[in-house]
Amino acid sequence: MEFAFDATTRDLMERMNAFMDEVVYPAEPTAHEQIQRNYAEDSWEIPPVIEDLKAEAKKRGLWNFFLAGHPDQGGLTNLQYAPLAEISGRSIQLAPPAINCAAPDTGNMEVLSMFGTDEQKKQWLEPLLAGEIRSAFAMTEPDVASSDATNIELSIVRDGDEYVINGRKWWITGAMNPNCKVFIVMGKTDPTAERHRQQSMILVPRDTPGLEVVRGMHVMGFHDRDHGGHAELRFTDVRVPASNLIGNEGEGFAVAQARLGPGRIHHCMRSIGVAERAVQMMCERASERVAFGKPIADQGVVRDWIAESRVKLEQLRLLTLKTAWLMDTVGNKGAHTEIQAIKIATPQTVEWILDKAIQVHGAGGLSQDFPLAEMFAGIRTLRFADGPDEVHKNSLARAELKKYR
Ligand SMILES: Cc1cc2nc3c(=O)[nH]c(=O)nc-3n(C[C@H](O)[C@H](O)[C@H](O)COP(=O)(O)OP(=O)(O)OC[C@H]3O[C@@H](n4cnc5c(N)ncnc54)[C@H](O)[C@@H]3O)c2cc1C
Repeated sequence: MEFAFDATTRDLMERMNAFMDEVVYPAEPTAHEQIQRNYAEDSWEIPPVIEDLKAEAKKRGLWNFFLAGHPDQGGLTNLQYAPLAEISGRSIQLAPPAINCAAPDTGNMEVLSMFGTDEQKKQWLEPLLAGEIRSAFAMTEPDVASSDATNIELSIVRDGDEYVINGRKWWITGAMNPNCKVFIVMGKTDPTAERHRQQSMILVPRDTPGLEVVRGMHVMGFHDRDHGGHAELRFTDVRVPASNLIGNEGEGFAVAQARLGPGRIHHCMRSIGVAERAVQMMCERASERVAFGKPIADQGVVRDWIAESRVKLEQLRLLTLKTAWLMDTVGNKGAHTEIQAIKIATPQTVEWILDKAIQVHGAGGLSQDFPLAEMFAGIRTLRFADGPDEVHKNSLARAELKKYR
């Protein structure tokens, strides 16, 4: 294992840290105000300050790091990207979109770059890479247990030069944002085929007749209005050209698998940044306030939380770096077990750290005056997003048992 950061990474880390200090952190109060206004006015527009941050990030050459294998577009290796994604996670609402490295667009851009036709790339990938539009990925359905993607029921039926789409989706991240211009939709083209060959993926532009954005879902009371929420969608006789299919009929499951490996580790990298911010806040708050005659930081139990947080964080970071290094050296398939391990470990560890940071803040930690409660809700969702913990544990245990049977 060789995790030492190379000169390119060290240079980018320095520039990224400068961008955070000079531009991103100072923009947080404005963003908070704009997001609160969105709640009050029931608007799903992305806070305008993010456009300013994007322009500045682009100018500084901090753009599209996630696109492994495409250095011409700014893409880095997974190991190079890991510390940069972590730094962006310290301001989780602002920095990832500022550098055009936010989910779900990153996964969608990977899909288009791997499986898209020249025409699809021109129409959708180019504006996504330029940060001009955003996109969403629609797989989960309200009516079936969607952790098992073979359950998906939305139908995609060929009719001449078109496909006709009918069905429902929910939890579609980013879809409330009016600038989310295209959906990658997974459905069934052949329900009679072998279980993993029934599904296909298709591009559906937002303005297609019959596509209805029904409502935004709430996450423990938060709407995630900073990044376009999570929408319920209804498709009623939605017609798109046959050329909108991604890959061939029956390849949807394979495309979904290819999409999820990098996406899962990117969440982990950013979540480590979330946890670092929480530790910083915990230490600062504990040092500022006095209870029962001494600073809260001098209470043994608080020191225990701070020490445990540091130990857990270092363990998490090392496993993330090992996974990134494996993805770069033996490929996403070869790193499958580690991707699952880090996907399982990260949310539960970061939840633990956030819980302690909230406790140190007293009741204020649960309130809108600090970002901790919203960060907690966001991290909690990662135990479902990209598949629930239990599914990953099952699969990891299966691989482990295989060694001894
Ligand atoms: C904030 C957020 C954003 C999301 N964004 C998107 C998005 O952009 N696009 C999208 O398509 N989806 C998205 N999702 C949906 C997410 O991918 C699904 O919630 C997830 O795949 C689980 O599917 P489900 O909710 O239907 O749970 P179900 O499949 O109904 O599972 C329920 C529970 O059953 C248990 N279970 C299931 N399988 C097993 C097993 N093999 N072993 C043991 N227990 C098991 C688990 O405890 C699981 O939590 C998002 C979810 C959230 C919360």
